[in-house]
Amino acid sequence: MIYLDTSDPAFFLRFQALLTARGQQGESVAAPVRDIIQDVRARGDAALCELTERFDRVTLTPQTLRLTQEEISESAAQVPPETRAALELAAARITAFHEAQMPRDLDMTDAEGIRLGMRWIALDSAGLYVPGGKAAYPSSVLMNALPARVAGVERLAMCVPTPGGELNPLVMAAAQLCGVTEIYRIGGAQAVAAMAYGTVTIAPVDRITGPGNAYVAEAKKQVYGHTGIDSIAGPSEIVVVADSANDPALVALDLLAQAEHDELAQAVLITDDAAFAERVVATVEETLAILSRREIARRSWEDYGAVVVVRDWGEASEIVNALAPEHLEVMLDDPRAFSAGVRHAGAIFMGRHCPEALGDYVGGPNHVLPTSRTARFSSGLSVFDFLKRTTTIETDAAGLLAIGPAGAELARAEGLEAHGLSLSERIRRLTEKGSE
Ligand SMILES: NC(=O)c1ccc[n+]([C@@H]2O[C@H](COP(=O)([O-])OP(=O)(O)OC[C@H]3O[C@@H](n4cnc5c(N)ncnc54)[C@H](O)[C@@H]3O)[C@@H](O)[C@H]2O)c1
Ligand SMILES: N[C@H](CO)Cc1c[nH]c[nH+]1
Ligand SMILES: [Zn+2]
Repeated sequence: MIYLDTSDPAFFLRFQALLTARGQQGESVAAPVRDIIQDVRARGDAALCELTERFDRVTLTPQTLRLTQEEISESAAQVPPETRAALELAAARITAFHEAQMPRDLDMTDAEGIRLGMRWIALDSAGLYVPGGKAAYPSSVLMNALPARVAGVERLAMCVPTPGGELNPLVMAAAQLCGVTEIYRIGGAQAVAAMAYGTVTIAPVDRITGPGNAYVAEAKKQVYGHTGIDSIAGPSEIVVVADSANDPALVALDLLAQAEHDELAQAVLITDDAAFAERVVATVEETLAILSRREIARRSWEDYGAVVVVRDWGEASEIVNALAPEHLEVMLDDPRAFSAGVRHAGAIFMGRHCPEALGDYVGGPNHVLPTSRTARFSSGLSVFDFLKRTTTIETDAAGLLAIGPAGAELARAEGLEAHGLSLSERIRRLTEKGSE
């Protein structure tokens, strides 16, 4: 854990080190991920089976890569009623929030009588990555599949690793609830490669969405261009901005809730009170000892955790914007005033009673969010990731005569003769016809 104080003359340098520390994660996995993608492209299903044996300890054949409907149903049936009810509540809230996001088509006729439009069209297919290496993520099934369903995507293919061959019943129940039936028991970079390039068993998809560890995030980056992706949703992060009116134990839990995801996760506290910071750090240490995932959380906290003591909340918002965190909790009296100054964060949780974990499961907005400072230029998963736009222009002769000459002029200026003639020749014919 790194302790920073903005009044320290070396603050700027030490903060730069904090900003770049996690950037190196991607670099260290780039080469192995490239090899895995190449292998899947070259050898298809055979590579998938071998890589799954190596990384997930499951022996598969091309015939068993895809789960059967019986396997899905039998596993899902093991979910107890109270957990199913919680899943259904989460699904209803996520669906409602994403339905509210659906954009409207544009259809306008301008002053020249030219009709202009923009149509939103659902993707034909999407590949949903559901993480499953160190923990199972049924909530990520909902967060991926429900926006896709709301947007109207026809084909949903889902990949989820099943370490040791164990199916997670709640993951299966979530898939059933969302109507996802095409499920492959593969994970990591090999799953991303299979969904991007296709194999004999797995047809390629148009866009890959979903979160994952550093291998998954790097693989999505590498296949982008051939296939669409949502964003780089890698190892989890949180920044908690808290004053000393908070209970340090609750702040410590919120930090650890992200640290327990991955050794590469990052949890940062920003506060204006050094004594409060010390109490939070002490509570983090105590709480670590009793967590079941303490080894993962401890590594994350030791290697990437940070506490920043600021002189005022203006400094705090500058630091938040520089970190561009996946999640930001604002545990202050006036969280709205603080968050008005935040320009870069995947999701903001406002107030002392709004822990990030609420948004992981049942808040409604998506929990698949950009990490590693990519919130500077990208956003969390939404219906927009499953839609694309087509624009339309429709004009009659009068419209062409009104704006066409300016187009012909610009074409001439660009030296593109055929462009210019395509416009001017039509204009000439219409003008001649008009004067007859
Ligand atoms: N940003 C978000 O929106 C968001 C949401 C949920 C979860 N997450 C993150 O998802 C991640 C889940 O990670 P996970 O590991 O539990 O599951 P995962 O499914 O992302 O990764 C497991 C896969 O990683 C691959 N892998 C593991 N070690 C490897 C190695 N040495 N070489 C090559 N491939 C290897 C294997 O193929 C394995 O199947 C966590 O980092 C968590 O923080 C992020
Ligand atoms: N916090 C994760 C996003 O970084 C999402 C998640 C799923 N389950 C629990 N948490
Ligand atoms: Zn979480």
